[in-house]
Amino acid sequence: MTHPTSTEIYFNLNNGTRIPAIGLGTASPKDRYPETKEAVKAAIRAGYRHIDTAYFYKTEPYIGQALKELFESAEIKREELFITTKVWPTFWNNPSDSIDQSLKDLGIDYVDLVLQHWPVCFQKVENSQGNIIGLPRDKDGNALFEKDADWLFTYKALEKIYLDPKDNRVRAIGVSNYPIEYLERLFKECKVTPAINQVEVHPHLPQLELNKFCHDHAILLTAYSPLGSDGAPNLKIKSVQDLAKKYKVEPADILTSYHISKGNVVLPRSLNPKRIAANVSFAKLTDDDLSKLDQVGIDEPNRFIDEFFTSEIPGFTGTK
Ligand SMILES: NC(=O)C1=CN([C@@H]2O[C@H](COP(=O)(O)OP(=O)(O)OC[C@H]3O[C@@H](n4cnc5c(N)ncnc54)[C@H](O)[C@@H]3O)[C@@H](O)[C@H]2O)C=CC1
Ligand SMILES: O=C1O[C@H](CO)[C@@H](O)[C@@H]1O
Repeated sequence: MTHPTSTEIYFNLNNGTRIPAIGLGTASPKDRYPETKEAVKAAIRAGYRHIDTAYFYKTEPYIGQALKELFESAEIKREELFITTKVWPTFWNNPSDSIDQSLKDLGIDYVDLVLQHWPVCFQKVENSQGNIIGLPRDKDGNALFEKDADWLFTYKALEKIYLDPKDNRVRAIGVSNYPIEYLERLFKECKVTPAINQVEVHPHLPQLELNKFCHDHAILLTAYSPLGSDGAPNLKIKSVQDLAKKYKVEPADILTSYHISKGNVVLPRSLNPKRIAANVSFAKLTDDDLSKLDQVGIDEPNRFIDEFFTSEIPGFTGTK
């Protein structure tokens, strides 16, 4: 059974730009940040043209080193790549500074997409070295939110940057971890429809209502943690394994094809060059295949990423 690779599939964003269906996730474990450089090079060489990163991951300097080498050796041109970064809630009221830091670390002068990473606002607290603490907590370990701050302020600020004809730093803007309720408020108060809503989606969390809402409003979903995050627990799902046998691909390819077959973007993470290269077989799943995978989450819902600061966001509990 022949399959195109998922690296050959692109989708159209609502602003007329195109996004590669599969991107490399770069939220590397903190003790392995430097390995992200070779992972990005392996991904580009395996045909990936989309890198998903964020100020918060602290891997952007290593991605920047990889890009510098690939550009200098003419293995790839900047315009052939789609690079996404995200603004962390410590920069809720000045995303411009976050974008500048990411561009500096990545060594590029624009990003194809910038997302508001989480719809929350953190206080800006520095550690003894004068660095901003990414996850500020009070003495009881609770998240230090900025009192009376508005989570939509960040998106409104991104909108200003995007609409400014003199500012060429971002080609598209979007959100992440927005539930339907938050998108509904955004539509009432903002002019630019987000190009993307990046959220956790996989068979244990099919997000069917959010997926329909987003597609009905010309927003593409980007699926994060498609494999179930650390340790890839979703590989063990029986219907994933059955479909892998049916289509003669790996279970990881079923987990990525699940999204691409729905017209959504997907971001598998790996630091292993062999796995990175292997994660790109595509199987066009039928509606019946997709329903079987959706049923896993209807029967056994499980959200793997539910940080201590998320309990105020509808759909999250802040317990994982
Ligand atoms: N916007 C947001 O709030 C979030 C965005 N993300 C983005 O999504 C990306 C992917 O999500 P993650 O949670 O990082 O993890 P993931 O769901 O991609 O799983 C990564 C795990 O799968 C393993 N793996 C990868 N390929 C494999 C294979 N072929 N066989 C066996 N194991 C394999 C990796 O070693 C790693 O342990 C992130 O790196 C990041 O870029 C992730 C979490 C939150
Ligand atoms: O993007 C992100 O990745 C981590 C978990 O991997 C999460 O806190 C953040 O949203």
